[in-house]
Amino acid sequence: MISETQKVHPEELHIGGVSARALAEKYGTPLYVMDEEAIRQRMREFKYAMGKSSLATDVLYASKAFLTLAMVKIIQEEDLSLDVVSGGELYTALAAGFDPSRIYFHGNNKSPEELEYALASGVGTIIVDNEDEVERMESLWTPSNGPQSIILRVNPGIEAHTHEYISTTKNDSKFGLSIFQEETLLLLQRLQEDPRFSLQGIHCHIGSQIFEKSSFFAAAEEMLQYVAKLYSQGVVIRTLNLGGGFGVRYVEGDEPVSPEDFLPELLKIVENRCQELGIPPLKILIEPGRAIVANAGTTLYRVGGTKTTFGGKNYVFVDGSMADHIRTVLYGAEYEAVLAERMTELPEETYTITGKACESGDILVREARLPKPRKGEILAILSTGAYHYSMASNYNRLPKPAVVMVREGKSRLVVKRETYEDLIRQDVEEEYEA
Ligand SMILES: Cc1ncc(COP(=O)(O)O)c(C=O)c1O
Ligand SMILES: N[C@@H](CCCC[NH3+])C(=O)O
Repeated sequence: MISETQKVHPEELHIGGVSARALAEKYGTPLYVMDEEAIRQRMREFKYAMGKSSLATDVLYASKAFLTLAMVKIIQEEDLSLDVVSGGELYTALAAGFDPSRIYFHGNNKSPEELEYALASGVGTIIVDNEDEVERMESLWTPSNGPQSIILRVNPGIEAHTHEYISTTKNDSKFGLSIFQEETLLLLQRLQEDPRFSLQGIHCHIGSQIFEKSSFFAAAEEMLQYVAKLYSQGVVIRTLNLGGGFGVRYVEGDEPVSPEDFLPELLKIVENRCQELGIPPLKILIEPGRAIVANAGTTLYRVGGTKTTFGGKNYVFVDGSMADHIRTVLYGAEYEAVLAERMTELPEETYTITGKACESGDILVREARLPKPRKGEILAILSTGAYHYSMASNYNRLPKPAVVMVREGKSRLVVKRETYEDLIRQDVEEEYEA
């Protein structure tokens, strides 16, 4: 989103009306900057697009993309539900006062402690992954929990085009149970008959950063046919959760689907197919994560210097690393970078942006076209709002950056920068004990 301030000062990067330079000076670098208005805008787009259908719908924000206490408050204010995948995400949501009945608890190997925590907290829906998990829940359930709403995660065997590590419904995926296995039907029948549970429906998530509408349509079609089959076997499905995975634009050439156009089309297909297959209208859930926050985020770094190798490769060194920006190393992801105070200067060279981590593979941006970076100036990597802060590590004992939100020309700190003391806070010096 290009703000008005950006239009007035095109040479200087502004985020939410605040200059990158002012943010770097106030909070230091590396710094994750989240544009609150952009996050809210995306949430509204998704809700509006889903609300156009005559089917009942809900949008669940996938916390794994980016979650802090401040973010939870935004989700609550924008009236979205929440998908959590661990005790830690659940704790964060509850600590911020999120309504537990609107939480969906995911995960392929929830521990007994996590399940107990979810049951005791009144989590609205548990998305069950497998039979072991059902057994764990059976043993933990107490009458005071009441019938626990559940959804079973299934795998419709769709091979969506994305990176192998973020594709989730190939036939050998670790997530969910295949709709092509008899055991899945038997488990659903068992869950439906068990008074401790209230079986709501089934879930699938075909992967992340997906651009083709056809992959989502194919998944919906498989799932609807499966719902029809389940009905014929006496299993009543009321809710169909189609997951997240909506791609975003990181670099030129990325062409994501727009929720406003795509979701009503998807829902119309679902509605028509329900009629054709003789299925009562379903409640449809989606779980966008990346599509809500990716483009709202920018990471600010300071340039330490440049180096041209004997082999002729140009590096620019920044004060962050793969520890705060892992997606390039992990998935070969691509990003755009700019020199925050020289936005309008023409690029001179191609640079590899690298950081401080003691790894040759410590690459943040493989090929960035930039004017020659100067020591001490601010370099910004764009569209880092999803899976950056949430996947950050302390490799090389690097403290994690602070996170700030910006809105209407103002900024607020939402996560403090880690200190060296934070790095040793959990270390203990115990003697060996027998
Ligand atoms: C079950 C589930 N739902 C939702 C998401 C969110 O995906 P995305 O951030 O691509 O929308 C994921 C992550 O891939 C997921 O595993
Ligand atoms: N962490 C991944 C996406 C999440 C996959 C979770 N199922 C990414 O950065 O793209």
